[in-house]
Amino acid sequence: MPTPHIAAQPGEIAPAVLLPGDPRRAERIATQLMPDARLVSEVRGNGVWTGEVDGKPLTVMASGMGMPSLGIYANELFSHYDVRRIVRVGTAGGLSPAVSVGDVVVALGAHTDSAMNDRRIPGIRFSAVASYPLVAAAVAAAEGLGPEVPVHVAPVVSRDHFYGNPADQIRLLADYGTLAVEMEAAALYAIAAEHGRQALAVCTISDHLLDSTGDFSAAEREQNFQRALTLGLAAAHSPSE
Ligand SMILES: O=P(O)(O)O[C@H]1O[C@H](CO)[C@@H](O)[C@H]1O
Ligand SMILES: O=c1cc[nH]c(=O)[nH]1
Repeated sequence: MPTPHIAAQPGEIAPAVLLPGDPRRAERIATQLMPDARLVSEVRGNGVWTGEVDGKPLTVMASGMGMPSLGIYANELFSHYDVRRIVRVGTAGGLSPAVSVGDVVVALGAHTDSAMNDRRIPGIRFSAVASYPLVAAAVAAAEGLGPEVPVHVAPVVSRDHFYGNPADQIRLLADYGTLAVEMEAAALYAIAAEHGRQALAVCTISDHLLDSTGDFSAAEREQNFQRALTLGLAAAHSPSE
């Protein structure tokens, strides 16, 4: 049965889902990877494409921006469509001198200023961490890209606000080894854990909080995802459960 936000029938969503934030990036990814993909939902104009890559089923759709939007889709994908793993192919802002625009960050864990994970386990500050088999698959794929492609494996921070990053907080996060800020990974990791499923976020650094001179344009945010996609697809289709 369809959900309030996804019109696909049971069986029309693959066990592996690529979930960028941007619906146009989702369409580009789906078209590039699966020219014969079927559009199985477009509730609220959010396209959902299912097809195959090298004989393996795959669904591509967008999460929208922020944890509440991602939370709706991730919950429905895991609980109604029995999705086994979700890989976010996102963008993020660099917050540390250790990353540059264009680099890729495999988000090992996600700090957050959101209250969404606070009430999950009373008395516990939840640790939002990626699924290790997916991290390992992404790292193996990164090794195949060669040393000239900067890929980092590190924590990110998932924030509720795009604007108004407090400078002191950003500096401390960088001091603690956090590389980038985005808006979805912490909720994705927690929802996957809740359902006993797998999740990973692989983000392209689209702008830098310490130096904006090389920031991507809106079009580049939509289009510059190839290396993150290579890693994300390898994770989504990695053999281990
Ligand atoms: O480019 P996407 O994947 O949407 O990710 C980032 O971009 C959006 C903000 O511009 C937020 O969703 C943030 O997480
Ligand atoms: O959340 C985000 C995403 C990309 N770039 C940012 O600065 N913040």
